Amino acid sequence: MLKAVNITKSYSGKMALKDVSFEVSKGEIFCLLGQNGAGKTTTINIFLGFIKKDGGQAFVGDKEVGVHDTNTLTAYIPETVQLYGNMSGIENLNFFSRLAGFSYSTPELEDFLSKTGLQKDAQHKRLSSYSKGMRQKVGIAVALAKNAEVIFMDEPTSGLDPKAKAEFTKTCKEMAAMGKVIFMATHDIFNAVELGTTIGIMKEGVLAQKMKASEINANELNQLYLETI
Ligand SMILES: Nc1ncnc2c1ncn2[C@@H]1O[C@H](COP(=O)(O)OP(=O)(O)OP(=O)(O)O)[C@@H](O)[C@H]1O
Repeated sequence: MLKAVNITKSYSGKMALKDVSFEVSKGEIFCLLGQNGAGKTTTINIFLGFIKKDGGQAFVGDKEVGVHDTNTLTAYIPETVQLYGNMSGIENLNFFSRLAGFSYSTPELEDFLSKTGLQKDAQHKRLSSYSKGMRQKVGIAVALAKNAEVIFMDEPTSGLDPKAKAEFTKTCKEMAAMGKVIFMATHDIFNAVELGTTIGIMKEGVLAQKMKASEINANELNQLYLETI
């Protein structure tokens, strides 16, 4: 579903990605670890068509992604989800669904939000009263309402309390069970083991390690991470 083939990218002569290749299948959750500046966000930005790569290929499904391409198969959930504070969760979801060309009834919109674990009584409250985790749930609901097949996330668990993190993990696993691909950049080693199906470690633009999450525990991953970076 997601394929990187020898992707390279440099900024002002400095290499940010060097021959990055990987594949992610339907139902997989790929967690990409790496120090600040390792190239995680650059990888995501190339798949989203936000920036131009220097070489290699990025595929979403059968389609090769070029710069400024809008891909209806993908959704992006940034670290801080940007929504309208003076509108409710339902109104935000309705607005962004319509922007993407989808029109839903109120019960359908409520259903998307409920799937993410957002409580019924919160769904009609203003976004300005939402916590970070609740905003993230609306972002995930937008991805579901858009019918995105691949969901990219940047640092999705940063700043979430343990309960919100557990709810996020549950929602991601449910989305993967629906056949979605989740690709996330994260610093959260423990969450990567718990949530991921595949884990990658990036170092200075190189995908230095890639393993199945089932083959490693959190302590081993922590050790491997420290040895790799
Ligand atoms: N717009 C830009 N202009 C110049 N250099 C950039 C730009 N964006 C990223 N870089 C550089 O590219 C490299 C990779 O950055 P990237 O943001 O992809 O790392 P990251 O792994 O996502 O880091 P973090 O964990 O801090 O988000 C870094 O050296 C960074 O300084």
